[in-house]
Amino acid sequence: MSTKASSRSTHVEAILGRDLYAQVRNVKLLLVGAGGIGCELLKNIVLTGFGDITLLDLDTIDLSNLNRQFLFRKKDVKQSKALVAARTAQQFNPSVRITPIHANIKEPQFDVAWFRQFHIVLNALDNLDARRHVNKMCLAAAVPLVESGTAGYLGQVQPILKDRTECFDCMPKPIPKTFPVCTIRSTPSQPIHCIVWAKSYLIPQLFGEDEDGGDELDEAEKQGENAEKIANLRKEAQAFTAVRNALRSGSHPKPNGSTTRSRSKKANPNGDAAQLVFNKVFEADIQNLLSMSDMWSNRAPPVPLNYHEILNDSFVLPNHPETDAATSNGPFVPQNKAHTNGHNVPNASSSSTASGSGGAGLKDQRELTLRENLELFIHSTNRLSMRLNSGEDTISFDKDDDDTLDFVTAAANLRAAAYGIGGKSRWEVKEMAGNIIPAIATTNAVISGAIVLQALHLLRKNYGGLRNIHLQLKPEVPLNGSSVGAPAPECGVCRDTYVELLCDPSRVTLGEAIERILGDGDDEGTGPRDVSVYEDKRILSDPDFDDNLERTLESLGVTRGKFLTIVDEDGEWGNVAVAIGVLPPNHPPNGPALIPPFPLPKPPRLSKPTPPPLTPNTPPRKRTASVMGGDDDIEHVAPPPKRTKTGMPHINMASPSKKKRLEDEGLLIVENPDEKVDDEPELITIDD
Ligand SMILES: Nc1ncnc2c1ncn2[C@@H]1O[C@H](COP(=O)(O)OP(=O)(O)OP(=O)(O)O)[C@@H](O)[C@H]1O
Ligand SMILES: [Zn+2]
Repeated sequence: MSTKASSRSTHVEAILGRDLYAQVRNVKLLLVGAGGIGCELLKNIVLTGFGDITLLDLDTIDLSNLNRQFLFRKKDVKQSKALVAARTAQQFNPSVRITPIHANIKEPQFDVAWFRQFHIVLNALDNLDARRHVNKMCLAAAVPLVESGTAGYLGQVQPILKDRTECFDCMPKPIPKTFPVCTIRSTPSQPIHCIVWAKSYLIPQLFGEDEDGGDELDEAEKQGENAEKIANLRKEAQAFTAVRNALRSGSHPKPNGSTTRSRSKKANPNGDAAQLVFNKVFEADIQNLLSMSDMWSNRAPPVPLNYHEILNDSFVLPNHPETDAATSNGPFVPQNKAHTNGHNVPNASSSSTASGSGGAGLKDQRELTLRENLELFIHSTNRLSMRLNSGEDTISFDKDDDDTLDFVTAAANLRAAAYGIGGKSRWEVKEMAGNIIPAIATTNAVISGAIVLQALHLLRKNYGGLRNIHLQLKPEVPLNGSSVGAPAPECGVCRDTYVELLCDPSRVTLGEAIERILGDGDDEGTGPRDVSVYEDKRILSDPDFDDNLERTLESLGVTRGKFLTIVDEDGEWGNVAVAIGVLPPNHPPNGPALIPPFPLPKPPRLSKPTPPPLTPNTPPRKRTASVMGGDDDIEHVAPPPKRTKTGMPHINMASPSKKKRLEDEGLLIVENPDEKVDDEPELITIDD
């Protein structure tokens, strides 16, 4: 060993002790994620001397990562995170082996057999879906996992060991905070409502996939839904189709109905298409809402905006008398600002550009006037229109896409003005629409240190030393370690009995697979019995539904890396989770199409046969504050009820496909503005 290498290891060996250090040198470790926590953690494990590290990340480096992901430099932007992180960290300790993989951990080649090669897995992810996936793979492969997450100043580390500790899914994660759709659609009362409207409703309507919902409406009409409501929805859909077409064709109908053809492929610089959109959503739609007078008996009515009057500074917001300069050039935001600041920014826009370069402070952090917002709306609509005309099929919101961010900023602020709500700067809109909680390098550093300590406990099998670590905003106990809980008896993930089925899914039927896994003996828990079979949340068969039993696994989408879950129909035996793997390389081509698990799975007898066990992936209890969800948390959804045909959509303010999309965005669908929601709807997660 060279002097340099020995001096590098002297201290760590002294700290860990010779035996543990030797063990660490021989460990094969998987690190999933090379972002904020991942970079910090990779540095730690390389310097601790972990001998063989596989680092996996699907992403490339973004400029915005550089402030905290210190293994990356500006020249690395757009390159693979895993590759660059491995290359940089390798220099810290050439004696460790780092294998970078640029891929999604959910890809089929990373099956249970692949996971089994590792002694320990460390998660440094940012989303619930990938975390749940790795949790399940580690349980199936019986590999210990250290899970972690940070959000601002908060952080969490959870060691997970099958049959000893609770798993990531033993407690469900908090559901993202939601708003009733009616609030978003017609009665916004806070800036965030307008931002969500612009981001999740207007952008998809104008720039997303065409979903005119015509078929759904026809069907609903046949089913006898309220004809007037349907006629209104149809009218609305047609109006949107007209503006969508204008944005796409480069041919922009004039508001009076005649059509102009733009000379080049460029969107019309006069903003005809932008004006059409504006007139629809900020004038006609609002006028339409005003005509429903009963909506406004208890709340202040909105004010339709006028395009030309705003542009020529003659527009007055009549419902905001407290700002006498409530014209287009006064701050359109009377509400909170008028009370807190008490002063206007006179004519801030008179010489400024649409991007708001005038005024005090950083340009992104300044609130725009009403006219500036309209100018920004026109410019950004034109830019987006131009992109559609140059071949982009659809455009969706991305906080790092300036065109969509400008559009959301302007549209949200215009809507806020119409409803007498305070506006937001582009900076604030980015934070709120991007659902950004600032990432703090120090939090990642503290959490990464704690991950290594938990990993060392797991390696030494010092299970008494395992702790769930919380970094919290309590000055007296900033870092708290609590004892780890036992697996939740009713957990739909870690209480399953895991086995592996090596097979060629194109040659094995579902029926054959189930038969071979249950076996024909009559041992406790084995043998033929009534079962339902799921793949994730899809039900594939049950005792009354055997249509799929003759189909191949491949035709059912049950392939490498996926799981079948076998649920005892009488609730007498625990679930069996079957990981699908490939046949070994030396398997003869004409050999059997499957190798059943050996020994056959023997799920535990359940103490109480009723109620039946939870269906797969349906964890039972509520987790309190957790930072491990990430920004795309999803609600746990139980498998669909057995073979019930999806009923006809109940016509609400949104068509079913839109409803689904809005629900995916974390919005709660309620029937009408006055409907009470059980859980008082709250804001989406914003750190402010
Ligand atoms: N399914 C997945 N497979 C592989 N890597 C994943 C998967 N899901 C997320 N990741 C990676 O996990 C890392 C999480 O890091 P982090 O939370 O710092 O996010 P980020 O994308 O780097 O930063 P930000 O979201 O703040 O811009 C990211 O690098 C991301 O690419
Ligand atoms: Zn569990």
